[in-house]
Amino acid sequence: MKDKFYGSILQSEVLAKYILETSAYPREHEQLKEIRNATVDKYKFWSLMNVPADEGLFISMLLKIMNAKKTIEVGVFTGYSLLSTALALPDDGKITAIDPDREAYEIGLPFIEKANMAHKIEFIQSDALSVMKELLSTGEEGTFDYAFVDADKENYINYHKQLLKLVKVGGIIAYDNTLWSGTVVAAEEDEMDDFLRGCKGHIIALNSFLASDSRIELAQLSIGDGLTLCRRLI
Ligand SMILES: C[S@@+](CC[C@H](N)C(=O)[O-])C[C@H]1O[C@@H](n2cnc3c(N)ncnc32)[C@H](O)[C@@H]1O
Repeated sequence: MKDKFYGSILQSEVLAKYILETSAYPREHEQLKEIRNATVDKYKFWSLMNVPADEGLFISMLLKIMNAKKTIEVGVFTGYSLLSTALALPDDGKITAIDPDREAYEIGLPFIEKANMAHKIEFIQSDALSVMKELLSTGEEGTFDYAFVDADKENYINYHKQLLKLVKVGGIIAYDNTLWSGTVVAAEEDEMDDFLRGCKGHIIALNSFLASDSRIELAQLSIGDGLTLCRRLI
């Protein structure tokens, strides 16, 4: 697995490195760098789960353009996309961050605190679907500006159904990993690593589902591992 290049949909490793080293790393916030390094130290290969620095910068800019204030994050891990989001929100901004695994979040939390961003985050250690249902039952319908989904791929379509109610009309739902290391078009499953083969079908199903969903405007970006933006229309 180590010889292969994951975390970017670009099939040219040198080009992906060029983007990171030329424009993303020089602009990466100090505490995002610290989260990235701490994640590599702790999780080695699986540090690829952090969104890459160029995607983090894109998310931050998108949120500022949108004037987003209230967001929901599904799949926190060590908090790279979470801190990218927090840094882009105004001081009274709020993120509902959901992940059943608190141990990974604890790795990133000291850096989130050092960046003075912890007050914007409510971390909920739970399964996202139950939290979404709870939020809807407490009247949070149409109150979120933005949702970022980077979690269990088999539930993305279930999350979509709930998030279309939680996110306001005109708001954005972003799904990460929608090109799944390019495997969405790979025929040779035998040569694929297990973790890729396992979720390939879910990602393909999600992409087809979103493409035919008339309730959203859609843009699939080939940044990171593929990022799909859905803007709620109705
Ligand atoms: C790819 S990582 C998230 C990476 C993170 N967005 C970042 O940039 O650092 C996926 C995360 O989804 C979480 N996850 C898995 N099942 C979940 C569920 N049912 N609800 C919420 N999060 C879940 C995992 O615990 C893991 O931390």
